[in-house]
Amino acid sequence: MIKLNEAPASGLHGELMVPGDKSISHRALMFGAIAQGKTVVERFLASADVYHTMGVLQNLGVQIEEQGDQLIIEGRGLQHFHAPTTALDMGNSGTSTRLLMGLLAKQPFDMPFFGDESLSKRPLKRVSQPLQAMGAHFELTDGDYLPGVIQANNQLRGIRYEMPVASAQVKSALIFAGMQAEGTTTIVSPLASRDHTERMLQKFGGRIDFDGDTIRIEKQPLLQGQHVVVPADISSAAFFIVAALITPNSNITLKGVGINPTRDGILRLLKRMGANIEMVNRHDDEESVADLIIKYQPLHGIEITAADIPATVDELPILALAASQAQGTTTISGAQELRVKETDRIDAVVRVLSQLGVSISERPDGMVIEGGKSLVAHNQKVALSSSGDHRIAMMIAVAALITKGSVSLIDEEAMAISYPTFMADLAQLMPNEEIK
Ligand SMILES: O=C(O)C1=C[C@@H](OP(=O)(O)O)[C@@H](O)[C@H](O)C1
Ligand SMILES: C=C(OP(=O)(O)O)C(=O)O
Repeated sequence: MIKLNEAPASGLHGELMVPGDKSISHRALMFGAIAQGKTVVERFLASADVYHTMGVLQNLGVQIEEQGDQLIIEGRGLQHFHAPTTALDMGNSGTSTRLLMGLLAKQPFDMPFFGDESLSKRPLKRVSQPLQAMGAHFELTDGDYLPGVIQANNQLRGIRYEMPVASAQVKSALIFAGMQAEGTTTIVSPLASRDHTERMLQKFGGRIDFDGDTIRIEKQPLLQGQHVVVPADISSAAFFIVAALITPNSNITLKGVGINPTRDGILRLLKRMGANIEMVNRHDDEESVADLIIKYQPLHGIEITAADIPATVDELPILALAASQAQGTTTISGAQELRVKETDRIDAVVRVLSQLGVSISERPDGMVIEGGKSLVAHNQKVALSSSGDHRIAMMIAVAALITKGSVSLIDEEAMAISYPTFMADLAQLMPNEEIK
């Protein structure tokens, strides 16, 4: 347990480059493993989730070396994995699990796989069902959950699949399988979701047609190893963006943040709430990056609907905190996917913000937040739990910057899933304050 604050913070200042993007780090490892030759991944995210993808690939015989903030991967093509020596450990990571189910859908040996308690409650049928239609075989607990087995299989065929949910994990699993399948795989999504897999496949020399919500892919020739520079993770940056917007006197610069248009929903929504976020030093490569300058600014409530969700899905907990400080009401709907993340994030956000005195109510597919009231620790003192969810843990740490009374976080270790150095980076932006 850590004590987060004594008194409200007096402002965030200075520059920070948050760690590398988690989604892109996972994908760089996977493409590096199946390409021919060496792949170097610069500024990869050294966090628990990414180490699980790395551990699984090493268990399958891929050589991966860590040198400072770089990973060096010796790729050997898709046909050269070895049967694993132990069951594949996916830890807490939905991205590792679902993407690897597609990547490993055509191997000549069985691969048992498992995850932690939270991951074992997250649905996998959304991936196994279309992959089975392509010819893959899985054994899953109750047909939907870990632990399970990715079974030996020697053929995949392309299908046309209309995804019921706009999930980048499902889409990416089908792209990885489509790369190895006979014929064309067509994937149609109800809304566009993050397209890092598509962009990285092209960088590694593959061919894919993608146009918003429809993707077409054929069997791919051998990919070639690449040098990948991972942008700073906008999902991690979001905690500092909101921290600066709600803490009076703040003025910060976040360097080199990934601003891929399928990920930058948080910026668009905060601008709709009245935020002034300046973007400078923009560079466009296969992924676009820019520096973001954020200053404290009063916000107002908005309506967030289904079309807004995919580009900001992981940022909704911290956005709910911003909404609690905005004038007026914010309504979030069409966000039922939050219920099947590391925790039920609708339930977790409503629980935590209610404990801090926010008028917030739960809906089946979102929440309604009445903004404009100060956060107050009940009886001057409150100990909050993230229920083991990294994004909820970081939201609590940001809330504590403006809470009257003392806030403790029971399970701060959850932050290591995506951002092990979060508390140290927050302290760096508050040189005059004491943060544990
Ligand atoms: O593809 C990815 O890297 C991710 C996709 C999203 O999940 P869904 O595909 O379930 O929406 C997101 O919540 C997750 O943190 C990372
Ligand atoms: C949902 C998340 O990740 P994953 O699905 O990979 O566990 C997240 O990082 O917020």
